Amino acid sequence: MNLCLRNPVTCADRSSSLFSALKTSNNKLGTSKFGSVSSTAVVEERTKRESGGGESKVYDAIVIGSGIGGLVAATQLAVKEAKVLVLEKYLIPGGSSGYYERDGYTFDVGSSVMFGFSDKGNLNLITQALKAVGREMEVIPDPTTVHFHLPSDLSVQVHREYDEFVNELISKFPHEKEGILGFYGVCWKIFNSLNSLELKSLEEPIYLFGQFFQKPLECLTLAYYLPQNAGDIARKYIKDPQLLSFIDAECFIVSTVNALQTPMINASMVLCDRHYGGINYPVGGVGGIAKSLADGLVDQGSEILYKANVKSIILDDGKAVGVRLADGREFFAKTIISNATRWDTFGKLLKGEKLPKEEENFQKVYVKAPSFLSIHMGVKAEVLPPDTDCHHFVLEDDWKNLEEPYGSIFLSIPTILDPYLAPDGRHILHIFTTSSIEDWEGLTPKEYEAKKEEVAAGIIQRLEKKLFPGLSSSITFKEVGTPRTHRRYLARDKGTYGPMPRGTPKGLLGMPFNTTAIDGLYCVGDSCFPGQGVIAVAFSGVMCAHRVAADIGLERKSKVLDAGLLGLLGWLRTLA
Ligand SMILES: NC(=O)c1ccc[n+]([C@@H]2O[C@H](COP(=O)([O-])OP(=O)(O)OC[C@H]3O[C@@H](n4cnc5c(N)ncnc54)[C@H](O)[C@@H]3O)[C@@H](O)[C@H]2O)c1
Ligand SMILES: CC(C)=CCC/C(C)=C/C=C/C(C)=C/C=C/C(C)=C/C=C/C=C(C)/C=C/C=C(C)/C=C/C=C(\C)CCC=C(C)C
Repeated sequence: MNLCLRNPVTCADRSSSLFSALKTSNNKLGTSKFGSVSSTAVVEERTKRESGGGESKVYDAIVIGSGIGGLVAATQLAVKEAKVLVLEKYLIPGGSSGYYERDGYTFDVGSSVMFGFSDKGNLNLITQALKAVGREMEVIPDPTTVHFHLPSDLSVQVHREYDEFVNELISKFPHEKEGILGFYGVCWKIFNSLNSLELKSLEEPIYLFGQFFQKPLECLTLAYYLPQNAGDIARKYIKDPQLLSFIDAECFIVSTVNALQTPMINASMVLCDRHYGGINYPVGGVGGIAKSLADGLVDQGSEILYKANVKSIILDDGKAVGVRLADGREFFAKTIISNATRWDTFGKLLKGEKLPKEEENFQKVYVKAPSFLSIHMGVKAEVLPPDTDCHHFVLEDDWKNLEEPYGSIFLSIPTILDPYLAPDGRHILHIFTTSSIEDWEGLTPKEYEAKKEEVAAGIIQRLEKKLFPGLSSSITFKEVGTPRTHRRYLARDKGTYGPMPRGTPKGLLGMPFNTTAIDGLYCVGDSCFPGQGVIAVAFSGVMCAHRVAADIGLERKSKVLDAGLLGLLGWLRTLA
């Protein structure tokens, strides 16, 4: 498919930088200072001591990890004039939103479906995060979010235009017209409420009460749906079991659990943003987002260090004051923000410390979501039929396999949108399926390699049968990653992609925000509210930066209201 015919703007001079800096930074967040913090002196003193008394930098915040969650928190703080240091274990930024290059192909590490990347509304958090540091990326609109290939030959394309999508769904389930409009109608009510708010920290009372005052109806709508799940709402409107299974698949692709376990707010966010702002793919690949944020961070006077593997968080009298790297270097700051998962943060970086009650509760309600087996392939272009969609979800015969390991297959072909990611005459296929680390442990290196080949061949054959005859013989490049690969390169315990409810959750009620039981330590990323997904972790970054900024005196804060709200939120979480 010729991209230039579909979208000539993306075919502009590709030799020039893909990412253009905006002339002026349009930062939505203020930069005024409202005071200072008492811990500054302690940290300055400690930093001087550690550096032998010489001149040394005192950071306002150290961010462990440069995933999108960490980078958004860092950049949002940097534009408020905070001095931030990001420490990344790997060679480039981005974590699971990073990229790698092989034989002329540019592969996205994680999935290529980007929400929150449009030019309208309040929920385009990726666009806003880039803009805050003076960056803008050219994007390619995706006409179809995903093409579902489901049991009983149910095929549904999620078109960018909402009406086109619901009409297609209604044509498959005409007897459920009212139910379809009813369920997706509630999603829109929630999405519109979300989209009307200025998004900042829900743990900061001055902001939160301000929003309740300005938008009472919208806030009450969100408060009402906060403890609810999509499957329960769907059942109020829909009776057809196959259609309910379709709603499960809709939720599964973004939460790796069925609709009954997917928070309604999260479901509404993704089921509507794909039609409101649409899914937009960044020219040059997903990796450009993290690169642009990292460049923007440095432009703001903050720093990022690569190959900086944080081994432990340093506590002083119970307060987080610094970090120690694997090579022995130490850095100190007023606040520490961990973009490692909560399991890694409390289980590894604070090893030896007693697990705080709040984290114990979190681990009771949430378990680690499975990791993925992922196959990055280059294929001969002619194997794809004309007008092939960019993203596919395949579940062949039995709905029961939806949540089973290797049961369903995700497939993205980003070269449908940006052909320059692959050599001429080639396409990229990124195939992934859920898989657990237990399946890949205890193998000799030879057994491990053989198993990778065998499992990958099985998945490729399934796609060959369902979608692309001749696929196996058209492969020009193939690299297989397992949960062990995700654990190794993303430093994620068991290679997990975030939390998954142990049972039926109370919507988002049990998800922890950014503050932790350790003074001065914050978490950001997919084990924080609202969970997995690039846009979700971007929101957690925005919330985290706002809360930290208030705590270090860069935003307004009220100690009394803080104590009240944090206590209330802690209590609400115990109800989940
Ligand atoms: N299309 C999509 O929706 C899509 C695509 C890709 C990724 N994602 C989402 O992104 C989410 C993850 O984002 P995130 O920001 O939470 O995390 P992340 O895993 O992407 O990034 C964490 C970063 O921290 C680094 N790190 C971890 N421990 C470290 C240590 N001790 N020292 C130094 N560095 C360390 C890792 O190397 C990594 O770069 C996932 O939930 C996934 O759903 C979504
Ligand atoms: C505080 C309290 C308590 C209360 C109050 C009330 C209120 C005000 C509330 C509010 C709230 C809010 C604001 C919220 C928010 C939320 C949000 C923003 C959310 C978001 C979310 C998102 C998400 C989840 C996303 C996700 C995504 C994902 C994961 C994606 C993925 C993708 C993929 C994987 C793709 C597929 C592929 C193929 C098919 C190939």
